[in-house]
Amino acid sequence: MQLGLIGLGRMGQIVVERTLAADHDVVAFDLDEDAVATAAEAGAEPAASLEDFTERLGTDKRIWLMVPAGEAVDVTLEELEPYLDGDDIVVDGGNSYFEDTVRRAESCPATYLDCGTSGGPAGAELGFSLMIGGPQWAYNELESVFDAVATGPDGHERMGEAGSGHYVKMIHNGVEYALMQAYGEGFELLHEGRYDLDLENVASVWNNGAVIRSWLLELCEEAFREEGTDLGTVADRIEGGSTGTWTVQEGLEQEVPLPLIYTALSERFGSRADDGRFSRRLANRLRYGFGRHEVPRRE
Ligand SMILES: NC(=O)C1=CN([C@@H]2O[C@H](COP(=O)(O)OP(=O)(O)OC[C@H]3O[C@@H](n4cnc5c(N)ncnc54)[C@H](O)[C@@H]3O)[C@@H](O)[C@H]2O)C=CC1
Ligand SMILES: O=C(CO)[C@H](O)[C@H](O)COP(=O)(O)O
Repeated sequence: MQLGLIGLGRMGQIVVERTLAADHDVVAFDLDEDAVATAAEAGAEPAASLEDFTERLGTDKRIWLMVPAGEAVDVTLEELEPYLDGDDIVVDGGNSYFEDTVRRAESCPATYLDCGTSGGPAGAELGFSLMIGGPQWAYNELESVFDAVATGPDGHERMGEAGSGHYVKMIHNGVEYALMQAYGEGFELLHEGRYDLDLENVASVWNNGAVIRSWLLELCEEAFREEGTDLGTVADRIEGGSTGTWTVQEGLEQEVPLPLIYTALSERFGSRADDGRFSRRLANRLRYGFGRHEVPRRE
């Protein structure tokens, strides 16, 4: 099969390499010429523009988008629109908001598949876990590509109609936030607690047979090995947050309580206060108000 790939960053290059390794042909485009050159070195056919890209694909185009979620997806679809019809298939492999996906699936002239992708750049060798939404015929048509990009045939599934793939991936990310928070709290207590522990050793022994072993825990072990047991210069600041916010919003809409995911998301926002958390400073001052407790003050 010939696959067109748009968006050749951390994730897109892996899709290119794994698709080529499975003996498919790849036409590659990115706004960044260096990224196109890297894909060409891997064996993809480079495209100089989106028009050139669509010409190289001919009829019955199979296109995979791996651009940042949001505006970049809309801009790309808008530019592709004149070249697309219902026999073409567009896969959005990024972390798009599922309601955007439903809207795009309705307006895109091509048949649209949404593909939640999990595994991250570190999953390049193993392959990804793919959660796919959209028409069954299009999923079947691209099955050999999904086999290549995923860990294999068990690494991808059709979840249901348009939007369902990105919906499942959004909630996957909410779970990811909560798991990170749980490991973070446990290791914080171990770090601050009664014993002088080597946290890499703790993570390592937990990863060997413990109930809480996981890939995230292997990444904890790697972090302590590379940064030190006190995490060295790693700052108390967590970026990201969009997928966790959408998950919490959906929990509110569905009236499903998500206290762990909400707390993990709040911790991220809290970590970004430049000057300490205002709420904690006010609580500090209020303890003086009602109890005449001493007020610790900043320098
Ligand atoms: N990095 C990760 O761990 C994961 C990322 N994702 C999702 O995959 C998507 C891509 O992520 P990354 O590869 O990490 O991003 P990235 O920032 O490494 O790469 C994005 C690429 O898209 C290109 N691009 C941006 N706008 C474009 C446009 N209009 N036309 C053509 N190319 C354009 C950029 O030049 C860049 O090469 C995002 O939606 C992200 O949320 C999903 C799972 C894991
Ligand atoms: O989808 C992912 C992992 O599964 C991406 O790494 C995503 O960027 C994580 O979300 P956030 O940036 O909000 O932490």
